[in-house]
Amino acid sequence: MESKVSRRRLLQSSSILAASALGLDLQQSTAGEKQPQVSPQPLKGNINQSVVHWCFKKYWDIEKTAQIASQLGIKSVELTPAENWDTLKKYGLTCAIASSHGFKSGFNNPAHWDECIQILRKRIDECAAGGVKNVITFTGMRDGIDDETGVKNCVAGFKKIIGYAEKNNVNLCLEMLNSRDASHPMKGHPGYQGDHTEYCIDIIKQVGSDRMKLLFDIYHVQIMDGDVIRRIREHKDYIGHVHTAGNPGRGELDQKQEINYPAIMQALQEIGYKGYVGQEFIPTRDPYEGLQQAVLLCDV
Ligand SMILES: O=C(O)C(=O)CO
Repeated sequence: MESKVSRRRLLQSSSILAASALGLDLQQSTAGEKQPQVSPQPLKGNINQSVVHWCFKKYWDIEKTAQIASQLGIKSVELTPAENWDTLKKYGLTCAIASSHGFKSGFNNPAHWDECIQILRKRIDECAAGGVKNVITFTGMRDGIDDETGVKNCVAGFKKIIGYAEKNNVNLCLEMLNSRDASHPMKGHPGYQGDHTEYCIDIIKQVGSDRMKLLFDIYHVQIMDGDVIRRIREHKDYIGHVHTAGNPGRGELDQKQEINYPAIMQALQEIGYKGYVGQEFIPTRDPYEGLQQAVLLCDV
């Protein structure tokens, strides 16, 4: 993979990996993973980075995640409940995007509207009070609903709540997910209706509000649609949040996967994207090393 990340920074990250392999300058944490004792170099910070807590939860509680995030120059820990936001503030961090209803039951099915709207209203209130700008939302599973009806239902359903989001200056970010990878419950979501970028963009355009945005998950987009940089440029006005992971496998952003992250981060910068990029990969090795590697790679 061709990388625009500077040689020095790659060497820096690979020397940490090498040190880890040799057991040098690394501290064993209570969770068993290793962490460098030296603070990493400050980031350029052109890309606002965030870490998605569910991926690291099995290694680190919220306090530890916040501590590590601030050490790595990450500005947010996301998809974590409002009761954790004070902990984030202690470390000078925000929550880039709040969680809400799950991806299985969403706005494509009117039977789920009441429940989704109730959760979203609560989250919007919490976001407004806590200074959080985005809340996640989903189409839901097909469950026999054809794609055309799915769009109509989503548009009608989102229109019931978007006014409340507008009043509170909170974005609803609709996530596109891949339906191809059936190997693991969090690597892909077979049956998810919003499984193409333009399908979600169509819904967003029809809702017709500046507060209705796309959660552009690079990993999911790569699997279903590809042509990532062109899509980022095409849909620049609708991107509210971004996620990462290596493909295939939803692992680290390393040389074993196919997505050219530095070029994509450059494209985000070029379109003037000011939101956050959430690191959302499932660690397959030392979580700290993987996260640091991802952060350095995306710091263009
Ligand atoms: O990205 C995913 O796979 C999710 O389900 C939610 O962020």
